[in-house]
Formats: sequence, C-alpha cells, structure tokens
Amino acid sequence: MRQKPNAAGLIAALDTPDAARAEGWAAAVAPHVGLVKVGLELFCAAGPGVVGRIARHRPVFLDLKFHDIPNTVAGAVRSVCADRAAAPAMLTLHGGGGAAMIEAARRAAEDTLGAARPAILAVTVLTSFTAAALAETGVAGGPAQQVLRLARLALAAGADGLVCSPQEVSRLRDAFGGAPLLVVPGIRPAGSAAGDQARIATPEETAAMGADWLVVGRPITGADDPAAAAAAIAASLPR
Ligand SMILES: O=c1ccn([C@@H]2O[C@H](COP(=O)(O)O)[C@@H](O)[C@H]2O)c(=O)[nH]1
Repeated sequence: MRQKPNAAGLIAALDTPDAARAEGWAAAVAPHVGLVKVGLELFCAAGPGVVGRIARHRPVFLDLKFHDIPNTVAGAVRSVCADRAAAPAMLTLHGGGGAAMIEAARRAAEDTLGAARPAILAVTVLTSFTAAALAETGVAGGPAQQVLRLARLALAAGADGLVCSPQEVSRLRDAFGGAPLLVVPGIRPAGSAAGDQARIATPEETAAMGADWLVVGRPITGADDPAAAAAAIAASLPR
C-alpha cells in the first residue's frame, strides 16, 4: 500500500481485545474502507496470527509504533513481514526513534519482502498531545514545529510516510509536497466525542487539507451500526 490513493481513503481502527469481534467489524466495514488497523490492544490480546485473519477482509495497517534500538526494530519488522501472505500493507514506528532506527526498519522490510514490503510510516507527535503535554516531555515550540522536525528526519531516513494530526496536514504538504503518505488519526465527525484525542478535525476538513488516509476508531466501532457509520464517513469524503 505504498502507492497513494486517488482521493482520501478511510481506515477503520479495530481497537478491542476480542479477536472475533475485530473480525466481525473487519467484515462489516470492508466495503467502505481501504484498510483496517490492528493496534496494540488487539495484537497483544490475540497474538500475531490475528493479522492474517483480519487481512482476509481488507489489507492491514499494523500500528505497533516500534521504538527501540535499530537492531531490535529491524528484528521486529522482519518478524511481522516473515509470513508473506499475512504481511501488513503499512506499519508504524516512532519518528523519535531516530534516523538509524528508521533506516534499519526500511532495510529489514526490503530484505524480507522486497518490492512487496509494507509502507513504513513514522509517527510524529501523537494526536492525544496538546502543546502543554508535549512541553512536559521536554519538547518546546509546540506540536507543529516538532511534527515538521520529525517529518524531515523520518523522510530523509527512508520512511514512506507520516502519521500526524489533521492540524499539521497542510503544513506537511507545503513543506514536502504530495509524495509522502499522510495517515491521519484524530478524526471526529461533527458531534462525536473527542475522548482522549486533542488535535482533531472532521473527516471532510482533513481530506480537504490533503490527507491520504483517515484513521477512525471509536466513531465507527462505538456506533450501533459500525458498517453504517463507516459508510457515512466514506460518503462524506471527496472522490
Ligand atoms: O497519533 C496517533 C497515532 C495513532 N493513533 C491510533 O489511531 C486510532 C484512533 O482511534 P480513535 O478511536 O478514532 O481515537 C487508535 O487506534 C490510535 O492508537 C492515534 O489516535 N493517534
């Protein structure tokens, strides 16, 4: 999934510890989404085998946000790419892990799967962070500045794209043009609860700013009818 979609596409985040429930959601939303996301909650509860089962419905975005020394991250990438049939289409690591870690991840993916390797996405500043929360970690200057700094580093190190909030999409497009994949959580349809997300926007706003993929979890999975919720969000996106 390293190629860019023609217009902004939808990714449903299957956040649950219950593999059967996640598979049910994947089957239900499949007609309306480009990918489904397996994150830490599902992966840790159900184990690596869940990726292949979910991938029967839609390609998987494996969002484990690797962040470790280069050798360890390279090993983790080799492990999740080992079974070609169950390999994810995209995976994440933290941009803050540094250039050597990102280079090692990309090399490991290429060595394991060649041209069929997953897209490597660098998480910049988590969408749950406010400027104040970021400052508490020792990063001054606010999320926008830190996102640009990490984006520059990650793309130079070989990342195919970035995970950012809706609020940084326009600035990233201005700085880096159309090529990097921009994968954007923190999406909230009008009227839905923000929950722990701090830097948010609606699907329509985020698509208009130039996002490639919109990641939506609870507004879909918490709905009475997840398929209908996914269909409504997909229909709101420009084609
Ligand atoms: O900065 C980030 C990176 C990843 N996420 C993930 O996206 C989904 C969002 O779920 P919602 O329920 O729509 O809030 C979730 O799986 C996160 O792990 C993110 O939110 N922000």
